[in-house]
Amino acid sequence: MNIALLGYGRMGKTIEKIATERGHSIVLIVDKDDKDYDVSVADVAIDFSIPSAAVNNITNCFNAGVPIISGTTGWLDHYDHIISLCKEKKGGFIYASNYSLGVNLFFELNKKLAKMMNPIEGYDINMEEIHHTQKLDAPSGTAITLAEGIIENSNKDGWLLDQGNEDTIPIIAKRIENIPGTHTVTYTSAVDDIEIKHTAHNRQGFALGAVVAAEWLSGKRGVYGMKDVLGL
Ligand SMILES: NC(=O)C1=CN([C@@H]2O[C@H](COP(=O)(O)OP(=O)(O)OC[C@H]3O[C@@H](n4cnc5c(N)ncnc54)[C@H](OP(=O)(O)O)[C@@H]3O)[C@@H](O)[C@H]2O)C=CC1
Ligand SMILES: O=C(O)C1=N[C@H](C(=O)O)C[C@H](O)C1
Repeated sequence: MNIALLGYGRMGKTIEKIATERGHSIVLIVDKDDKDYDVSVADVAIDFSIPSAAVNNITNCFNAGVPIISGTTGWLDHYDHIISLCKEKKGGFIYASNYSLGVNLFFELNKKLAKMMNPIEGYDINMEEIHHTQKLDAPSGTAITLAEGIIENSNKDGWLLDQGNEDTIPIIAKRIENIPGTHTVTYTSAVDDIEIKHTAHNRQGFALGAVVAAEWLSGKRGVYGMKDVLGL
């Protein structure tokens, strides 16, 4: 498979290594100053760039008829527009806030736990995400997906960064050097805590998941998620 990498930072470089090990070719690398690129040379594109570049990169792929795996976080205010555009252009698209298998299992566990906890009185919920100091967005995309999973399965109706109230989930975002990504959901009562936690040890799980998603999406049209890729 011929792959275009949109974004060649920490994730782009890790994906390059894993994709090459799996027998794929990187035919295009687009970084900060590459504006007029031709993505049609690729079978599939993988975008791990920056929040302000993601929408333009995704749009370029739809216009070129190249399916795209979107890993960049922090651009979701434009998500509905991108989904409409994908349908209009008959594109192929996957966005996941986190491509690692472990986190996608964690997403399912989080939803089940939220459903079980919802009728039980006396517990407050809170969430913490910790990432490296270079991260541009807060809260993390993964924390937002976790919050959405809880909202779907409880009477909470939103989330707030670094604060909360009875109706919302507080997400505390911490930035500590060299942390690839740690997410914790805690239910606290006067007598105990129930806590689920995912700790990424490095970026390889994210990168492998993105390459597996690209293999899966290549040649397809439509909007999918990691649940489709992993059969969860
Ligand atoms: N979904 C998932 O599983 C994961 C998602 N992420 C997300 O992926 C994104 C990238 O993370 P990471 O690799 O750590 O970040 P990096 O900052 O290391 O890499 C981003 C790269 O994109 C480049 N860039 C800037 N503008 C453009 C542009 N217009 N087109 C293409 N590339 C551009 C940057 O260049 P320069 O530095 O010169 O500005 C940089 O090289 C983040 O949004 C992060 O949250 C990260 C890990 C997992
Ligand atoms: O910026 C990162 O590094 C990460 N970003 C994603 C997010 O915002 O959830 C995924 C992972 O946690 C690493």
